[in-house]
Amino acid sequence: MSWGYGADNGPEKWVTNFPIADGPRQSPIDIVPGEASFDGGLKPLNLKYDPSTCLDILNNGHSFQVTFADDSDSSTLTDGPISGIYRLKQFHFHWGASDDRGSEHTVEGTKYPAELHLVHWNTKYPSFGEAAGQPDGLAVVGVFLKTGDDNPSLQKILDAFDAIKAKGKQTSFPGFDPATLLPGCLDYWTYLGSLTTPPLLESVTWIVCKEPISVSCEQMAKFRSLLFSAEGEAECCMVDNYRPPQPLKGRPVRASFQ
Ligand SMILES: NS(=O)(=O)c1ccc(C(=O)NCc2cccc(O)c2)cc1
Ligand SMILES: [Zn+2]
Repeated sequence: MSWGYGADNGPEKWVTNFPIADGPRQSPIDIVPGEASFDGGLKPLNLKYDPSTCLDILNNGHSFQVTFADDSDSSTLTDGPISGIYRLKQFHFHWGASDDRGSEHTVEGTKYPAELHLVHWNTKYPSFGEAAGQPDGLAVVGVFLKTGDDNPSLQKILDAFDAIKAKGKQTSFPGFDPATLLPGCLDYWTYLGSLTTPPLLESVTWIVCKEPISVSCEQMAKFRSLLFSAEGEAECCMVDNYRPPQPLKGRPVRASFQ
């Protein structure tokens, strides 16, 4: 059985096939603002996204992801805590079965109902797959979702869900601008971590925004209408697809703001 989020194949079991699960720089973590150190040397995030690089939306059986053309520097992350140019590959979310949980990172134990991950790879390497194996290979921007007003940008994504309800379903999704998913304030915490799903590679510079974006309760319910299961299989709702916080193991967490 391959990895997932169930009792038999979930986060507590991943170490069996992926021993790095107990490694020194695993993600997510609980962020404790009072223990983060302000670093005046951290630059503002520079996110430049071209909606024409948006390709399709896919249910991969663990989450859904919106994938981008990454054969040029059209959609990039620069500055912030990183050096060089990182290209946007995809974004996806993690969420809970109810509004009291769902995010991967937590803030002083506070769980949000969902978390957005914008995944970028360092162009000093030839491809995402290569970069994913390097300590400075990836940079993921995390954004918390907090229940409140309806989010019109998110609604465009949710309106595509009927076409990707089951695992393996994919549909074209042109012209979406991921910048519309970013909060107004781009203050962030940053630390060195890993992919939060197998293969759990320790190649991610995490950049977690302090300010959440909004999502309505009805929109959260739509997230939970997706399925982990493929067509023809017993239906299993895609919920609680988050890894809990992992040991910090002495890592510094820096803040871009005071
Ligand atoms: N939740 S996360 O943002 O840490 C995350 C981002 C990307 C991936 C991912 O791309 N997994 C597939 C993969 C990993 C390494 C090399 C590959 O070629 C593919 C997994 C988790
Ligand atoms: Zn993720």
